[in-house]
Amino acid sequence: MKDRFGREINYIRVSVTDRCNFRCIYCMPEEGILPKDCGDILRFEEIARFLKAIAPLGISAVRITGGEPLVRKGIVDFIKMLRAIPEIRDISMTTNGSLLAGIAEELKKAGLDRVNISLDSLNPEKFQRMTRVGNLKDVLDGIRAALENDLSPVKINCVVVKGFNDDEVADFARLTTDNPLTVRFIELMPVGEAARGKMETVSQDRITRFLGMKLEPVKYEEKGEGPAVYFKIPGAKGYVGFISPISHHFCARCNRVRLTADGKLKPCLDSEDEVDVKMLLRESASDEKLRQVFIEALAKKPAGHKMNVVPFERTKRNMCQIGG
Ligand SMILES: Nc1nc2c(ncn2[C@@H]2O[C@H](COP(=O)(O)OP(=O)(O)OP(=O)(O)O)[C@@H](O)[C@H]2O)c(=O)[nH]1
Ligand SMILES: C[S@@+](CC[C@H](N)C(=O)[O-])C[C@H]1O[C@@H](n2cnc3c(N)ncnc32)[C@H](O)[C@@H]1O
Ligand code: SF4
Ligand code: SF4
Repeated sequence: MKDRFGREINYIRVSVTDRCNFRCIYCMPEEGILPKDCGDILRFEEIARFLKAIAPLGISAVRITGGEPLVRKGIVDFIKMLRAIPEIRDISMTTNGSLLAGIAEELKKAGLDRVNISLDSLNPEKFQRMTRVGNLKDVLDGIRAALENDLSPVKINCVVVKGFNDDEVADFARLTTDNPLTVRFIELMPVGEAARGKMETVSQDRITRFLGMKLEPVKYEEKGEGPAVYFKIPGAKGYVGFISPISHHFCARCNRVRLTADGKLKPCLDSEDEVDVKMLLRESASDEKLRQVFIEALAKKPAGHKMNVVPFERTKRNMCQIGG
């Protein structure tokens, strides 16, 4: 369905937990966040019920995110519940990949179509510095398992942070030469930790200069619902993409809303506006009521973010509580 700016909304990003086994410097405070009590988090049955109710409004793509979605027990059965909703054609997940190797096959069998895996450094020490606790090998094993189990296209999300990993972008891009991977460089957004830590964004133009290689603009032939733009190193097997919310404002093409783990419908990543659907679900609201509330929430969707205007702390939530 269309929002008040005429944008077709067909994609929902569902955060299934605010917990995570990593502490990425731009996403989580070192001490972690105080996780919500179990009772405050939507049960998988509740999320599935909500999605089933709103899918007929035109929601056909669901992305499972977090926190880290693979730390939540029962995720395989949740994917089966989503697969049973006929209107939903694309089920994807954004994950740090560290637990993927052990579960990729089950996820695929349950009906997960594809994964995007976050990876900010190819150097083990630097990787650990950026995630504070992560082990690079686990993520590389996860990427391999995703490819072996055809959770494709497998996309690598690399958030470029000035002074941390901007020297590695060419190494990342070269991964696409011989591997059927899509590597995407993401501009850091001043949200939560990233704003508090005063970390600096590296713009798409600057990343392109650092890459120092020929990139051909291409039509992306793989599945994708997001704002990335895509290129190819001539002759490469994979793609190089950019997600540039700061330098290439893409909100006019926005197609999504978010559901947080604690049951709030969030019409925009960069807004405090939230609509409580947990209460409705627990009061046994009808499907019609859920659809009505979804439509009301959509009416609050802004034209776009204001990160360029107010470049400091954005929302009360950290990114791990929004889902990216
Ligand atoms: N500003 C803004 N950034 C977003 C939005 N959605 C995703 N992003 C950014 O894009 C990054 C990658 O998102 P993913 O979770 O991989 O999902 P996607 O790019 O929508 O997925 P595809 O369907 O594979 O294209 C996130 O980590 C965010 O940094 C959005 O609505 N607004
Ligand atoms: C919040 S994480 C949740 C899913 C999973 N834990 C992961 O890391 O893929 C989703 C995405 O948000 C990105 N992200 C987190 N904070 C960000 C920020 N301030 N700016 C841009 N992207 C950010 C992460 O790099 C990751 O790709
Ligand atoms: S980006 Fe993902 S893996 Fe890193 S701390 Fe945030 S939720 Fe965890
Ligand atoms: S910042 Fe808000 S309006 Fe812009 S693309 Fe993201 S969710 Fe859409």
